Amino acid sequence: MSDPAPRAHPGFGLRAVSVRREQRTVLTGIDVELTEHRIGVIGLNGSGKSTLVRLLNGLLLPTTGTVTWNGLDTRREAKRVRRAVGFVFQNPDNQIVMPLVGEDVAFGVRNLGLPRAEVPVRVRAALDRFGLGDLHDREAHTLSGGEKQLLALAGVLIMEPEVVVFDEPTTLLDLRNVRRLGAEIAALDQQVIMVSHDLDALAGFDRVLRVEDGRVVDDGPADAVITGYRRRWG
Ligand SMILES: Nc1ncnc2c1ncn2[C@@H]1O[C@H](COP(=O)(O)OP(=O)(O)OP(=O)(O)O)[C@@H](O)[C@H]1O
Repeated sequence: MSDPAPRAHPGFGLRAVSVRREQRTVLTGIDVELTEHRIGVIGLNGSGKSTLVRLLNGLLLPTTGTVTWNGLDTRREAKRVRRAVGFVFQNPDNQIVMPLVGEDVAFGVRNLGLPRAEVPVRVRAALDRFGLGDLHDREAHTLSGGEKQLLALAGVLIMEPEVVVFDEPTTLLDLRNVRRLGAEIAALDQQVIMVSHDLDALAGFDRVLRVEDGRVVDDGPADAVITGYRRRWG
């Protein structure tokens, strides 16, 4: 049997993008279309990976050039882009906003205009999905780092975004949860863009970009780009 047709998404367009922060150019000459189903971003510490993915939902605006999702400019259509593009931060403390676990996951969905009774049902399902069901009434700040990371992910996925951007989602996770997250990501219908130092986690991705000194220096199938990176720095 032949492979299923690769899934394409509306995707992102980055045109002539540069980012300057505090007088330094941290990204430059970025011209890419990102439409594949699962795209990884790799590179050394400080190369510009987080900066690149923060552009995708308008968390950060380019200093020059344009960033669009589905044709919507992140500068002019910030609200619509942010609603469509979920972002899972490297540090979950940046993302957890309510005192109790259940309240935190419910926070975003309360504003979606769902029938009132549906919110707790969705919250339970989102927590159960990541093995956090027993923690519903816990104070979020008492969770372990890994539990917080899964909570942050549950809080993003419950919003049913059209794209999920992950910035190093596995740094706090143990082996079992790395596997759990990998399986969740593999099963997502949404487009996934993921920054990771865990190169094994990106095997099987449709495309990988390698960033070095603020530029995309390699871009292609996961195997080839990861092999090139290992050769260069491994
Ligand atoms: N707000 C800021 N002000 C000044 N410099 C910044 C700012 N944010 C990022 N930088 C710099 O931009 C460069 C790229 O940072 P970025 O976080 O994108 O790297 P990264 O590839 O994600 O690194 P890591 O793998 O260590 O997470 C770094 O040199 C960083 O110090």
